[in-house]
Amino acid sequence: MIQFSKPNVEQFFQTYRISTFAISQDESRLVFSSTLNGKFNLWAMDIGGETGYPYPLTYNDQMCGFIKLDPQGRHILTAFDRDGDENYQMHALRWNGGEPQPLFAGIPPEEKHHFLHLSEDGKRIYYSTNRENPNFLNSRVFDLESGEDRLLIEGKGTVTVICAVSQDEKRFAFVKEYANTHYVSYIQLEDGQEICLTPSPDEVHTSGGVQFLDGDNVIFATDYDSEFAYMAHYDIKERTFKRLCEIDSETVVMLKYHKDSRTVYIVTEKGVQDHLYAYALDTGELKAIPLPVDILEQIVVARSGNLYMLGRGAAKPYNIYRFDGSRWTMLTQNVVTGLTETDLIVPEVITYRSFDGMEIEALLFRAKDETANGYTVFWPHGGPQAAERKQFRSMFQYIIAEGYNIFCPNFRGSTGYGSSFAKLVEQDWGEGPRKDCLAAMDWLFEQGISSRDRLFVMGGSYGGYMTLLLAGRNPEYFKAAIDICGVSNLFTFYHSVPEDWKPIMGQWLGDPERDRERFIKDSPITYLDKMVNPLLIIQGANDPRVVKAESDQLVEELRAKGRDVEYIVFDDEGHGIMRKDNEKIAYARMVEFMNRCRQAKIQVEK
Ligand SMILES: CC(=O)N[C@@H](C)C(=O)N[C@@H](C)C(=O)O
Repeated sequence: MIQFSKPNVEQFFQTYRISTFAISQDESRLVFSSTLNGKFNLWAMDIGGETGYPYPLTYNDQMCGFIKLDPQGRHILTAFDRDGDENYQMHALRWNGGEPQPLFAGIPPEEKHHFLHLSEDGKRIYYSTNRENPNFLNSRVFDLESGEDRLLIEGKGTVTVICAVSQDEKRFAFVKEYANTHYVSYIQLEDGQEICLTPSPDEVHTSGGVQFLDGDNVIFATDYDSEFAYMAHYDIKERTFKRLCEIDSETVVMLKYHKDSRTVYIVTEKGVQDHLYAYALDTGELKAIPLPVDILEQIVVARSGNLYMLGRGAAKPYNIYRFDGSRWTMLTQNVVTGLTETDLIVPEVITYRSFDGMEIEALLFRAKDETANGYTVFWPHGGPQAAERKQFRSMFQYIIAEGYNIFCPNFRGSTGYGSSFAKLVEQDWGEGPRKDCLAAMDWLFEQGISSRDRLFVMGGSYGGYMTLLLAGRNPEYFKAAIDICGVSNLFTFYHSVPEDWKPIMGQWLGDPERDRERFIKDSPITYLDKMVNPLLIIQGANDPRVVKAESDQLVEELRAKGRDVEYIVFDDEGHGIMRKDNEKIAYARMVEFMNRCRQAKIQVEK
């Protein structure tokens, strides 16, 4: 019997990301955006048989914002940004790929387009843009045949965008966004009249994901008068609102309507996992559909009724699947080369009590006995109104294979635990969530899983912010920290976010004048004197959300004080590390950094 050596770390990087996909009307062709050749490109697969072989459609190495296939198979509509700047701009591609052609001539690099809808005949594309309205956005329709580009809805007062279009294209649903936890959907009628879909636009709630059943009836997801979003129905003729389907302690995050069978596919989120249901509109029957993955990223319902899904699991990389009503077929074969699912680590879902008695859910990935080195990486997630869920991350599997446990708390402010819980981080970025992190660390110590000498903190974006804040305020809890594009200064962050985030900043973060004292207290840069642990900081040069200046200013100040700070900037990345060659560099540096810190004697005053 041949004995094979232990998995090589390279193996963990042989999986690829898939960000979005589309399926042709006859379901013979799948087009998806993936890092199959190391950088994001569009790929196609002919799936008329059971499976196909992926072939490239683009070679521009850029991430795309959406993919729509012309119903007559003439072209592909998509949008590309530039090296992570998130200014996605509309392009068309020949059916068989090649050089992408911009849909609009002579537009500046800072203009961005967000796909909203393609008409049934494929002739008109609806999109929102920052053109002429950087803060609140405008929704427009572009006629692909005549080249006419028409303004439909002008954003006023806050970001306002179309979210659904009726089949005859005479009525639009649009959403006004005030916060991540407060957005309200309306219908605009032929005469310009606007109707709110929920009983009162003045109550703080969310309503979105509108789907037209016909010209007079819509369904949508809302948490109006509820902790968890449910499916509601609005009858435009009768002007009546009705709760249609609620699932206990689960939040409806996606709805897809299949007209012929009058079925609504409902995706819900519950803590660290998603669920899928089929709801029969005529009988009200709700059937759970077992899933091959933990997390659903996208679903598409084909005319035939087949369901296509992009998903991933704790130990399953991104894959696209087809469901024919009875079984799932994995169309892409994205696996970790040479390993099976049992070689990978799935997390335990645990709960702990925080400082005020609040129950917090968390994921604990335990390194295998044969590789465990006794150290734990504490990972506060980004967002902050998001959650760490059972989502495959090659970075996690690599770090665990190197012997580290990983602990991920879904601190107050995380999504998936009700709307009140998600609101707890609003205008409190640094106190409640940080104390939840400290309570989690104490729990890890009490359980004997970790100790102050055997703990690292690492996070990206808000998670990077929390990492830096903990490094500044509670350095005695851990050995060293790794920050990936984290916010270091709430004042500069407030002013440097994308223009269309500015309308929600007050509710989300607060106001730098009104909340000056809190901004100072909650900014990591306030605590330079106490920030004595070794730090590794990683930043994308084109990050539009947490700009490079957030990392630059901190690195400069700490280096002036002679502190141990490693700094890596990727010139071709934005908010996060997407390219495989950069991932390999970054993750190898993280592990080297932690291994170095494990050897070093680090004295932090207790
Ligand atoms: C406005 C908003 O909630 N944006 C988030 C999606 C986001 O990008 N947050 C950053 C700070 C992050 O933590 O990733």
